[in-house]
Amino acid sequence: MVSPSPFLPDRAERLARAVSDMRLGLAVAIGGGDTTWLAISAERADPARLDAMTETGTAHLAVTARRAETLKISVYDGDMARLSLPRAVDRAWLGGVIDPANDLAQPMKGPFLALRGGDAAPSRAALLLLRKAELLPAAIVAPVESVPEGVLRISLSDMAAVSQTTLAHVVSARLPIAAEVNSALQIFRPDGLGDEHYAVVVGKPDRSAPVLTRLHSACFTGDVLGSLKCDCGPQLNAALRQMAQAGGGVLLYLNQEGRGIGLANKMRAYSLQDQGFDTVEANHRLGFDDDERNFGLGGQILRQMRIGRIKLMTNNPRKLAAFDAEGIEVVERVPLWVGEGDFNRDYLRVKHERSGHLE
Ligand SMILES: Nc1nc2c(ncn2[C@@H]2O[C@H](COP(=O)(O)OP(=O)(O)OP(=O)(O)O)[C@@H](O)[C@H]2O)c(=O)[nH]1
Ligand SMILES: [Zn+2]
Repeated sequence: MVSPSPFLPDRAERLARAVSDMRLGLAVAIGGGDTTWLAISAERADPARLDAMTETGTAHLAVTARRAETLKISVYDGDMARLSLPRAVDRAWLGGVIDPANDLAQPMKGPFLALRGGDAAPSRAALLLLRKAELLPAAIVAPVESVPEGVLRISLSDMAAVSQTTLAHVVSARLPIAAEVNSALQIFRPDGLGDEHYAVVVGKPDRSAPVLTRLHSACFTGDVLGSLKCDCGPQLNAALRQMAQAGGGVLLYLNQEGRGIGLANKMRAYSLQDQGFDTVEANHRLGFDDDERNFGLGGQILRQMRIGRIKLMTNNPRKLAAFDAEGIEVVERVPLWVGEGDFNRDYLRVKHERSGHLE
């Protein structure tokens, strides 16, 4: 018997490749049902690839239900909608459908013909790949007789690996920081899809008692630039300071910028906020949910650090539930309200009123 080559990618590796191919604007072949489908990012598709996808007349555009609702398109597939695409689709038209930047200036985008029936699973898979690639969730999808040479093939069953990433500790080193000179930074790396995430160990937390912990999500604008539009920078600094004062703590820094939609999409959301939409509405118009983060990663990191009981600094009830689901006991919630100002007052109000953040 010939054993499979050790050089062939496994399911998690195929999935990570599929996401990076989609991010580049390359097509990915998705099989598993009766038919094989080609999928490509609508945002990244270059004119030649777009023409090749649409020339048979069988291509469709898959968008999320959030985007479809904004466009007033019938949703027959639950969390997504498929729109039939004309041959030689006009790129300006396509841009208007997938990107809400001009929704107010050009509210009429249709008419659209939404597809009913048939196999929606490959389109749903394509949208998930695009979310993970931090592109707009809009895919051009078409059935194919044969897969073009050089195009990566995945199967629908590979998609299960999206939620099966495990993180492994890579390195730990001392890192004196302003809040506490006796601190260290640890790096955790995924075995497949996803980014590296960090743990900042402030001081010497007493592991026999619940460890003061903060689960922070990357915010380039707030953490690095001192943006006044959110409260991330002040929360980050306050958490580190409070840990230092308490004698120790752990700040988990998850690289899930923009509540998991990536910095480019977050800036698209900011530009919609400049048009008057709030932070939640902006995400929805782009086709995303309110919050696309995976907080389970925080629990995974703590388990590896052998920390099982924590005092969690947060106002977000979803974080409490996520640690619970990972088997980490949250003994106490420590509220963290800092940094309110003129530019983020509405943002903080929306977090409280629409996203369920606690006092
Ligand atoms: N999509 C989007 N993300 C934003 C926006 N403003 C801040 N973020 C991101 O939101 C994340 C911070 O989340 P928040 O909702 O402020 O707070 P939280 O982490 O859920 O809750 P706390 O633990 O109570 O702070 C960071 O990843 C920011 O980059 C926005 O307007 N749109
Ligand atoms: Zn922020």
